[in-house]
Amino acid sequence: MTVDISALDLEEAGAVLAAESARFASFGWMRGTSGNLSVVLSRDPLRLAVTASGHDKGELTPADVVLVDGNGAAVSGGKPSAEAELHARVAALTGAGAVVHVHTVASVAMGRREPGGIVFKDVEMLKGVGQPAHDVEVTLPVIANSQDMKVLGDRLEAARDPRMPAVVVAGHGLYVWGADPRQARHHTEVVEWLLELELTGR
Ligand SMILES: CSC[C@@H](O)[C@@H](O)C(=O)COP(=O)(O)O
Ligand SMILES: [Zn+2]
Repeated sequence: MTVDISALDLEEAGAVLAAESARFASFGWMRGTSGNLSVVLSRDPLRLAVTASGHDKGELTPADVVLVDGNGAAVSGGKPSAEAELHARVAALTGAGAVVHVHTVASVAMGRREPGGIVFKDVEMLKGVGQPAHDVEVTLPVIANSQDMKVLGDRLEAARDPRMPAVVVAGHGLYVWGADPRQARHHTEVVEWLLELELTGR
């Protein structure tokens, strides 16, 4: 189902994020309380619904969501994800309508093997991120981790490749974005598939 995100109120956004989150958690990509999700509710001013901090992301309810501004600061209620500022930065930078952050084993393992970036080529699945399946090299950037979201945002801005709607954060996980939660999920599944292929194929 395609969701018209421009029409979502905060609770509806919470329901969408809870459903997306349950799916990622079922894949084992949000173990413990790891990972976070957001959806853009307005552009001017920038407002996002972001998952609340510290929850089991497989058990979110529509209320476990916080409205944040362009700096990731709470506009109403609750404690937003510790990474809300980075979500807002990605949304502002890329024009994405939804951002996904998951802690996958493959992203951390491949970030260790290829700290300069992970190159994909000649794989049909590249079409899932809008790239040609053949002959073109597409790099998934790897950036160093930080607990400072401004620092992480600067690194993401410097490293990102417009052809790849994702970055690996070394020793941490994966950030992926898309026009809406559904496309962000598809991009996440495709990028994770590519990472798992590289990991198992060597
Ligand atoms: C296992 S805790 C991981 C956190 O430090 C963080 O990286 C994370 O992904 C979840 O933080 P949260 O504040 O719940 O959105
Ligand atoms: Zn994280």
